[in-house]
Amino acid sequence: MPTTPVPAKAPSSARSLLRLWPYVRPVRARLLLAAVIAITASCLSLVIPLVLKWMVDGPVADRDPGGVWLGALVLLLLGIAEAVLFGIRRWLVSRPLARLEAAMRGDLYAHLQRLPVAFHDRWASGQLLSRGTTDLMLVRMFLQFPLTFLVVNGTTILVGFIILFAQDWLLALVLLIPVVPLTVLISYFESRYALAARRAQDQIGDLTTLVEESVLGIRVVKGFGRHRSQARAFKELSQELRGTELVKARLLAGIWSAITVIPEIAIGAALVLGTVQVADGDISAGTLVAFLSIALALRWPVESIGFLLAMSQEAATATDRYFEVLDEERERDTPVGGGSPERAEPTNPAEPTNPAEPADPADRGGLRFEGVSFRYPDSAEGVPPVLDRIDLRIRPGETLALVGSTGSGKTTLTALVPRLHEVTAGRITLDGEDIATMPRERLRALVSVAFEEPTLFSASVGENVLMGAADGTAAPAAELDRALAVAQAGFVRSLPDGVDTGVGEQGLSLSGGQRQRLALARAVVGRPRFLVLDDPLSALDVHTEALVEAALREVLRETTALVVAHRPSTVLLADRVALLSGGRIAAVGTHQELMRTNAEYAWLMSGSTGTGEGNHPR
Ligand SMILES: Nc1ncnc2c1ncn2[C@@H]1O[C@H](COP(=O)(O)OP(=O)(O)OP(=O)(O)O)[C@@H](O)[C@H]1O
Repeated sequence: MPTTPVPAKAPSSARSLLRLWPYVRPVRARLLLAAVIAITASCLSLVIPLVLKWMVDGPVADRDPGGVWLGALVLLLLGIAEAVLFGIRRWLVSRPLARLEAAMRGDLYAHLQRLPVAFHDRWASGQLLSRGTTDLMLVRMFLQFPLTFLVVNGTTILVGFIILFAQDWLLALVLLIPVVPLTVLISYFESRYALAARRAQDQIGDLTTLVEESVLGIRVVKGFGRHRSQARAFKELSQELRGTELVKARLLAGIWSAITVIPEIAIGAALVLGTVQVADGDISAGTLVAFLSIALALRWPVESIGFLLAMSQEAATATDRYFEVLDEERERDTPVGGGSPERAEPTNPAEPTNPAEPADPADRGGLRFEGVSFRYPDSAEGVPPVLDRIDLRIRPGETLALVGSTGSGKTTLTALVPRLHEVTAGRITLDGEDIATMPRERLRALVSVAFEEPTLFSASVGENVLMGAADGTAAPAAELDRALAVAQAGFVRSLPDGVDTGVGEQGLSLSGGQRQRLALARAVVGRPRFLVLDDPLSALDVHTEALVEAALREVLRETTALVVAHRPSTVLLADRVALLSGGRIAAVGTHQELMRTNAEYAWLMSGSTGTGEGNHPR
């Protein structure tokens, strides 16, 4: 089950929540005003007991009905004012906080687009989805409710106690005693709840990943009759999540009971003590009524602290999870030193920039790999690099086929050209310019790629293909037609809405060969100077393959291309062939030359049965 690295130690909740400040800043005035309004409304509720005191000691004791009606009217007005103020508070914060949530989600999405492929290899998509949905909702809810009410309730409790002390300091002291055990219990609760909240949110991410995989892989699930095992995996994860939610509920129930029971006991003790004081004539009956009313009015602010803290804790965890992604380093445009990480900078200005640099500038054209090595960032220590000191040159206008056994690193090599991964050592140049020093946008405008696994988006056929064209391409319709013709993708004309037909999620409504042809059309639509094709014809029948090859031959004439090939028919598109073996370029030549001189190549091209990996003659 894919999981995501969790930091060894969680930062404090307050520090986590403070990271929200840049987003809260623009709405701080509204939040502050809303808090002031809520505090006013909450304090109004504390005035009610004082009106009651006035009524008991005044009009009620004097049997004055007019005074009682007046008191009742004041109480009604206070109630209405409190309700209206709380309504205004909600109106003030709802809209800006929805905007804040949208802004955070927008930043997360933009950042995800700019994170390197290596990041996406490591992180499960469900973890990212849950961070962009559930976690951000928790953050918005925190800003909308607990943040304000922790301040409001804290202030209400403070003001309430000031009034209580003003009424009778001894009774007030009795009510203050529970603060000590409650503080200890709350701090214990907070630390335990933080761990459970983090676990639950990570488990939601894992569950999302599983659901996503099951839905996307529904054909495999059904084809192999894996419903039960998938359902079992789902059930196990659901049960884990349920267990964690129960732990949270138990913790919350515990703190809720303590926060409710302990102050109730104190109020009971104050009631007994107060009654004795009234009997002794130390305080008036009105004072005792007011005192107990205030104490009861403070019950909700005190009791609510438990779940306000729980919600804050969840928001702190959600904030941590959000920033864990945002803190990941984006793809760098130009690595430190202006080149690939291990390339030594010349110390002597008289020395050439690169000792391997050809003297004749004409020789610098095309696509060159110079001493390129690559190792996946997460590969184990001691494992040899996937690519080891690759030197290769594809001349301008030339097509080079890359052949090698399964797992030899062909896809990896092609991924280095558009900088989906950064070389570990060495450099790659396009017409003499190091790609590491090129702005990515320019690089990706120069280089077009079609991968072995064609990925399409939930958009129309036309939109999917034109993704490969530069923004503002003149006559996009004509370019689209040309690209579809090259890729032999005439089938789109017979789709219900032609090029405007939606292809569904990941293009799964199309056949594998149809998707591959659209991916190929996308690669050629922008008339790229450099074309990288990773076995682009693997899913086509021999007749369509022959047609695509014929059209592709025309395209390849105008571009410099690197084509991964598994079959002789694809190899024949190329001017020369390079054999990748053991992470190195073992041989370069024409197909015929290599067939004659290289046993491994001849074996790979012969289509002899074998598993491929490591099963070829050396
Ligand atoms: N993201 C990754 N992280 C770690 N290792 C990887 C990753 N992708 C590929 N590899 C490893 O790199 C090696 C080369 O893989 P690559 O996909 O480049 O081979 P290939 O020659 O294209 O294979 P095929 O012909 O089957 O497509 C393999 O051993 C593979 O397990």
